[in-house]
Amino acid sequence: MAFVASAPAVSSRRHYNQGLDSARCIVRSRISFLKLRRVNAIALEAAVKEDPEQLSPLITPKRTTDFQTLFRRFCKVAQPYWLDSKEGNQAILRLSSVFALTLASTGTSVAFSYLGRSFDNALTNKNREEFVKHLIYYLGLMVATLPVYVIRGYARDTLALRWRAWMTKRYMAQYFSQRSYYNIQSLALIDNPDQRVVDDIGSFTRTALVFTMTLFHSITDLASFSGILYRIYPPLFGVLLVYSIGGTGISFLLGKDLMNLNFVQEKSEADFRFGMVRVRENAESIAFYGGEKDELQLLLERFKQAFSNYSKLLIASRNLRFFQIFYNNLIQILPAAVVAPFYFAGKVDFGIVSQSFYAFSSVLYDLSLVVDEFQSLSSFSAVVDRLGEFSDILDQQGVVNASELSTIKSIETTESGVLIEVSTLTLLSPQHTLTLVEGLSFRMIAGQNLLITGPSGSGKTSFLRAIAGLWKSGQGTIARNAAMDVFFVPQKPYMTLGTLRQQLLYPTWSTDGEKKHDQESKHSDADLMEVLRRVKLEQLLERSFHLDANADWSSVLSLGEQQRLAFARLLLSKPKLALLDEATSAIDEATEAYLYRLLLESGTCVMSVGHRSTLRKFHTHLLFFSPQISGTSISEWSLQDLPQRTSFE
Ligand SMILES: Nc1ncnc2c1ncn2[C@@H]1O[C@H](COP(=O)(O)OP(=O)(O)OP(=O)(O)O)[C@@H](O)[C@H]1O
Repeated sequence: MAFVASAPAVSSRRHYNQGLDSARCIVRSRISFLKLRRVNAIALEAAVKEDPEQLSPLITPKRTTDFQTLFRRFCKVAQPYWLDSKEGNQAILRLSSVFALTLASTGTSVAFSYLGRSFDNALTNKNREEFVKHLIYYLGLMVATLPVYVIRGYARDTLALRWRAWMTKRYMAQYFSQRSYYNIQSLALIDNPDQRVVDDIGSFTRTALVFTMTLFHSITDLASFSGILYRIYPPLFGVLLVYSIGGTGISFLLGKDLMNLNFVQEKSEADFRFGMVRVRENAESIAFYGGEKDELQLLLERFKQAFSNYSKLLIASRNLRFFQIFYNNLIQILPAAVVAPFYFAGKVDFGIVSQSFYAFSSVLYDLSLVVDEFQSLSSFSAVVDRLGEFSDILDQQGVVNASELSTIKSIETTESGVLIEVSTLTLLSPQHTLTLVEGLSFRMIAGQNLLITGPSGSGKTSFLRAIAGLWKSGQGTIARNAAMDVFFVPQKPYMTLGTLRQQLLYPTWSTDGEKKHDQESKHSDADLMEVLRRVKLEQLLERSFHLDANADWSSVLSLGEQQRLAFARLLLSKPKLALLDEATSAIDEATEAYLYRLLLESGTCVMSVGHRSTLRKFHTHLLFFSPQISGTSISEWSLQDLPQRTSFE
């Protein structure tokens, strides 16, 4: 069966004939894209109305997050480890032991308060015997309870580490599923996802546990010491409540800007770091351009953003600090001021004064957590916000696709011999601003090879993206053979971090490369060396590289060598269909012809994007995308047969 292109039913607009010896030239027809865009707009609007939060990050990334959203995000991020994970039960047991140790530390504090009272009384009564006895008790209790404090901290931090490991794995798995990493990048959904995984998760788990424990400690301290305070002098307890609630309220007022400032700080630090990483990755291009001054300026601008935001953060913290220091210093004299009249009246002894001070400051220390730790609380809420937003975006990947009425359908065909079948395909750019292909229909069967040409920017790579399932905006259907494996080779081959062996086996080395010493390994060392020889890269092994040599391959190899390495990958994986996007653009014509011959002889069919006319002889059909008509978003295409050749010479 020949390469078939079916003409859509609606009227044709413009005929594009290449004038080659084509069997036929099919012209695509026009359909109403205004209608299609309107359908998209209505779909998005409806989805936003139904659940504005679900889609909001796609439309306008907002920055001031209300408390309700923040709380929802906290629960969403924190909950799964404890309730849904396999190690959840064990984690809850560990958490219970940390709670138990915290209770023990509160008990220890109460014991210290009574010992301290007797100690002070012995001192003021000049009772040497009592003094020595209580000194020994004090030292004994200190040594005996030391492990409680140390082990509590250790148990809490190891639990935070386990939680972090679990969350990191989970977020990474989600990030790499449904190509979320690609959608997030190409649609610019959120900033710096890498920082959210690397830094934010660690800081979230650690801080969440520290705050939970401190809160618990505060409550138990409050319960234990308020009784003591109430017994000493009831108004002292009232003073304590008014003081701590008032202090918390004032610090909220003074520090309310801190949360937003912390959010922006996280983002600007991450942007600055990313800029530095890009310089490292593109060092050679920058050096060729001599772009040091521009790079420096750009990076300094990013640093300036981090710097100026941090300056604002320092000012906000300074203002808060005025209040915090005043507040904390007042704790030193407040209980004494309240109890002193009783002491002077001889109603209580000195030990009571010191115990009331100890109890008052213990409870206040915990209750004033919000005041003292407002800075850390606000950066914690920024972390919760960033992680929650990331989690929402990851969860939305499926929802957003499903909510688009005009999504290209990807289906599988089992029809024998059919590799790809494209039906009335209309392809839009992800933001729906461009119509790249309209009404394209054809089927490609085994033995056929398609060359896609056209001017720069006409949509050739985008069409391959649609075939690979990366871009889905538009209409129509792309059916791929269920039993067929497809291999995509971009113009700039991706060189993974790792050994030469891992380059050759990418993207399957994690399953194959690890088994290199195993009998089951699909590719022996001899196979790998042979394929290097076939793509004329045997000199790599001669240049003191061996298969397990590690190098920064994208800088060590020339672009042409990288493209040949990509062909070696192709030859090893032997797919039924290869999508080649200008995959030989940096290779001389003779080597290009040699590589195409190798590939076609291995039984792989190709769908290539390329500008060189020398490529025609390796293809049976030509799909031409013409330039967009200026002032419109309409593109043309034509499809024709190429002369059949019995040999490639
Ligand atoms: N992520 C994107 N979002 C919006 N538009 C995009 C995106 N990527 C590409 N485009 C636009 O889509 C159009 C087609 O791009 P494409 O890369 O498919 O062109 P091409 O024909 O392969 O060009 P070339 O021959 O230069 O590689 C271009 O106008 C491009 O600017």
